[in-house]
Parts: sequence; structure tokens; C-alpha cells
Amino acid sequence: MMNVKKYKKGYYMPPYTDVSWAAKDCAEKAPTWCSVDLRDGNQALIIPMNLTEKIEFYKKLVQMGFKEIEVGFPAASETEYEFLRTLVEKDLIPDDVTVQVLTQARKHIIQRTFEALEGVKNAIVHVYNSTSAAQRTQVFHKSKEEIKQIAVEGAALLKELTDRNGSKYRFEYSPESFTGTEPEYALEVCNAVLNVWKPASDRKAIINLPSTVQMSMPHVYASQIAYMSQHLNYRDNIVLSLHPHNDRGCGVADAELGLLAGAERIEGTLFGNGERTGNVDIVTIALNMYAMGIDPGLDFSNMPELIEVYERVTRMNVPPRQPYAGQLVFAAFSGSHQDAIAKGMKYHADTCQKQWSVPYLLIDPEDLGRHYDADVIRINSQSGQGGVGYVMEQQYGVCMPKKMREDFSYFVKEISDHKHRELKPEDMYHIFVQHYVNIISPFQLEDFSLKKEETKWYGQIVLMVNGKKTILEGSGNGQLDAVSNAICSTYGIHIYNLVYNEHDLDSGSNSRGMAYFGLTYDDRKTAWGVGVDTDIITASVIAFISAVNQMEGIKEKVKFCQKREAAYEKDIYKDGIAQH
Ligand SMILES: CC(=O)SCCNC(=O)CCNC(=O)[C@H](O)C(C)(C)COP(=O)(O)OP(=O)(O)OC[C@H]1O[C@@H](n2cnc3c(N)ncnc32)[C@H](O)[C@@H]1OP(=O)(O)O
Ligand SMILES: CC(C)C(=O)C(=O)O
Repeated sequence: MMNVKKYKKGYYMPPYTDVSWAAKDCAEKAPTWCSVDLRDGNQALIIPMNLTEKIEFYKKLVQMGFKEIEVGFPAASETEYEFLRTLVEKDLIPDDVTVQVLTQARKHIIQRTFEALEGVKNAIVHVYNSTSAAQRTQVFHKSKEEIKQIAVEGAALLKELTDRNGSKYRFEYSPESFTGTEPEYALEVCNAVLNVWKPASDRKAIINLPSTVQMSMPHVYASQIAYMSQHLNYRDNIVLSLHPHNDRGCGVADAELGLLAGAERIEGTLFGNGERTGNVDIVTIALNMYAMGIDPGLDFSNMPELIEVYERVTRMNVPPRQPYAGQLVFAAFSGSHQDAIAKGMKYHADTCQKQWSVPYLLIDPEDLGRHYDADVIRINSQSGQGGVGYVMEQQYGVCMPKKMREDFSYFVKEISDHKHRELKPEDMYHIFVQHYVNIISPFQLEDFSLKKEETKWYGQIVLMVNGKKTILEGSGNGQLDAVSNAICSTYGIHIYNLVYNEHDLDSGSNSRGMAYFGLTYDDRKTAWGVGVDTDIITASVIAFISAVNQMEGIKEKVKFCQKREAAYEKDIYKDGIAQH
């Protein structure tokens, strides 16, 4: 049995702060992004990345536009240490990129970290210790004052070692487990650290407030950030940074509200890899901004390639519903969505819209290197004629009349429903061809030769009818009319409404035409046929015959006529002598 009494809130509301930040609708510009994929992401992997994998991932991050990258915890392992040394020795750190390293606030670990930094031009040295009530009591067995002292001593050692080697490294401090720390106490510790560093406008310090474990609703975290932002010393010389995790599934919300509440920097990972439920997903926050017209300053234009690299080097998967990146996030299977998307895309193309507003698609998948054909409109038993028609048109240039699309889509849905699977465009095309195009039973066109005399067409139509060569005489207002009259009168076929459409299928002198015929019979049934030929009249005759071949009961009717004809012939040619 579950036992809710076991739990209580583990966070602390800050003292009342100015909440005017909550009235803003979105951040005005992108924050400074810091990727922690190679550290927080890496430390959560079943098999942490090896040197080669880390280098490949690092290069990808640089290529995407990250200017701050936490490259590791150099004191943690040989690989971590070697990785930083390789970046230095192989000159892989561009001048505009700052590498960041993490260290506990412990002397030998800080010292080892500085050894690893030898020769790095721009670095952020990130020191942390846990400040939460739970960790003070259960892990460190130390008072608030003693825990503050760990932070202060660590901060002092960072300053001392940096001054000693003459570098201008920037410093970052994290009160780890901030979300389980009393805000007034977190403020006291951060201010004590800042008093050691005395940050200046040309060398700002980073105060990073992690939701090491996400414990509250996002507005609570944002209120804690606002409180810190409004009370930290040296505020103008501080970059206020967030490091959200995702335990309650609100990492992105924490980051977005935290930015409104005063933060200027986000530490996170691609696709949210990281401890437990992960770090905040930078892809989502950045593309949320992009979707609102704010330049995130990161390039996601080849998302498939980014995912390929990420999945290979981390051995993690991007789930199909992952915002912006998952395989299914732009896919529409359901009919009404497909219809609206197809119409929206057409509207955008026809009216040359500059501002994206296609229904159901927050952003244009093409911006991320995704493709409409393969990614957006996908067909199963939930799909409708809009989507089915769209795929057939985009992929195969088949533009069925509206009513025929309806007929075809019900047919396609039925097949998908019975097979219990998605139908790929090639499956649909196959169904289309098998069901409508150049249908040859019972009637198959062999030839026709018609001539116009005054206003009418006359001539012969040669058919194979159930495999028997049959020549019919026909006349009509047009060639098609002549064929139709010949077949219908000979076999007693009654058709009413006709729907006809035709278009070129390919371009060039040898181009083929595609003709569509819809015949209504027995008052309300409709049969459809399609003809394809380099000659459009031939295509339309074939389309007509294909439609007739699809009429219910046509085979029986034709067989009956053929039997009657045979009996008649037998009768009049009895003993080889004509009776008339
Ligand atoms: C929320 C986060 O993600 S924080 C980053 C976490 N990442 C990692 O831990 C990955 C890399 N870490 C490591 O490889 C190892 O933990 C090391 C090399 C850093 C340290 O290893 P060890 O010294 O063997 O052990 P461990 O990490 O368990 O440290 C425990 C000791 O450090 C102390 N300690 C832990 N964190 C800190 C800190 N931030 N500042 C000061 N002391 C600390 C503990 O109180 C404990 O002290 P005790 O031995 O007196 O009881
Ligand atoms: C070191 C800190 C920033 C951290 O990783 C966390 O709190 O999650």
C-alpha cells in the first residue's frame, strides 16, 4: 500500500518578494547557455563517455554555438582529467568558448582541478557544496556555520590558486541542493562566498542556484530565484544562473519562470540527459524561445544529425514524444489534424506567408531538418481524406477528385485498421494502383477508332470482355461519350452522375496523363476508375472502363449478357446456316 503520510513538503518558501516578474509573458532575450552534458549528463550515464566520444560531443556543442561548456569534473577520473588536457594540447578550445570545470569544495580536489586547467585561457571554475537541511543533518553532520565555512574556504582556495597562476579564471559557486535549503540561509552562504571573491564588472561571478532535486511547483522555485536576485550582494557583478533538474517533470517550467524572476544563465543538457529524470532540456527551452520569435543563439537546423551523435555517444535514446526532437512530435495521424495541416501548408505556400502559423505545428519542421513527407502526415486508421490526399499528391503527384479521395481514404483506413499498422506512402500507392488504375476485368480496352462527322463521333471500340475479343459500334458527342454509349447500351448498364478529372503526371514530351472517372449507378453507389496513358483521351477511356469494372455486380451482368449472346448466336447459326 502507498502511504502518503510518509511525505511532506521539503522546500522553503522565501520571504515575500516583489512578484512583478510574474506579469511578464516571456523572456526578452536568450540567456547565456552552459551545456553540462559532458559533466552532469555524463555522470548519469550507465557507461560514461570515453575520450573519443567526449571529444565528438564537445565539437558538436561548439558547432551548435555553445559559448560555455562544462567539460567535466577533472578530479573525478583519469578520463575526465585527460579530456581537458586533450582539449588544451590539441588546441580544441576556440577563443570565444569558455570551458567550465566542476570541483567539490575540498582542498585536494580543487588542487587537482587546477592542475588539469594548466594552459587554459578562459575557464570558469565551478565549486559547490551541499547546503540543504537534509544534507547538513544526515550527510555532513555539520552546523549551518560549518557548512558555510566549507564554501568560504573553497572559494578562498579558488581565488588563491587563480591569483597564483596569474590567470583570470571566472568563478562559479553553487549551493548544491538549493531547493532543499532555507532561502535566507542560501543567501547568507552565497553572500559569504561573494565577499571572498569581490566580483567586478569585468570579472563577474556566477551564482548558480540548482534545483538539484526538484521539490516544488515552478512558481515556488521562481520565487526563490527572485528572492536571491533581489538580495544578493554585488548583484550587478553577478551572473545569476539556474541549473534545473526534472524530478517533477517541470525542469523547463522552472527554467522559464526562473528567467522571468531574474536569472540570466541556464545550465542544462541536450534532450534532458542527467541525473535521475535528467537535467533541464536546453533544446526545449531554446526552441520554445525560437517559436516565440526570440533568437536562442543555438543552431538546431540539423536535428536528425544531432540526435544521431547524441544517441551514439551517450547510449541514450531520444523518446518519440521529446519536444521538438522526438520522431513523432511533428507527426499527425488523425484526420482532422492532417486536414488542417495540409490546408495550412497550402495557404502558406499560396500566400507566401512570412510568419509561421500552420495549425498544429508550433514551428516549421523544416527549420530543424525534418521533412513534411516523412515526418508530418502519416497514415493509419485514424487518418482522413485530407491527409491521404496530401500524401498521394506530394509523393506521387496524384490529385484525385475530392469525392474520390474520400472513397480512397476509407479504403486505406480499413486496410490499416485490419492490418493494425501504419501505412507508408508506398503502401498507399500500391493500394491505389491495385484498386483503381487500368482495371481490366471484365472489360479491357484493346483499341478504339472514332471519327468525327459533323458534330458527332462514330466508330469501333475493340474490347476483351472476359477474355473474349468483342467489337462494339459506338457514337456520341465526344469520343468518351461514344465509348460509354457503346458499352452501356450493349450490356444494359445505367449510370448517372459522372465525375471526371485529368492532369499531367510527369512533365516533358513523353509525359503521361492521369484521368479519373467517378460513375454513380443504382442511384447512390459510386465506382471510381483511373487511367494512365501518354494520350489523355486513351487515359480517360481507360479510366471510364476501370470505373465500370469496379461497379458492383458488373461481372455477373456481363457474364449473363455473354451467355445470352452465345445462346442467340447458337440459335441463329444453327447447323452453320444463318436463320435470318
Ligand atoms: C549534484 C551533483 O551532481 S554534484 C556533482 C557530483 N558528481 C560526482 O560526484 C562525480 C565525480 N565525483 C567523484 O569522482 C568523487 O566523488 C570524488 C573524486 C570527487 C570524491 O571522491 P571521494 O573523496 O572518494 O568520495 P566522496 O565523493 O564520496 O566524498 C565524500 C566526502 O566528501 C565530502 N564532500 C562531498 N561533497 C563535498 C563538497 N561539495 N564539498 C566538500 N566536501 C564534500 C563528504 O562529506 C565526505 O566527507 P567524509 O569522507 O569526511 O565523510
Ligand atoms: C553541482 C550542482 C550544480 C549540480 O550538479 C546540481 O546541484 O545538480
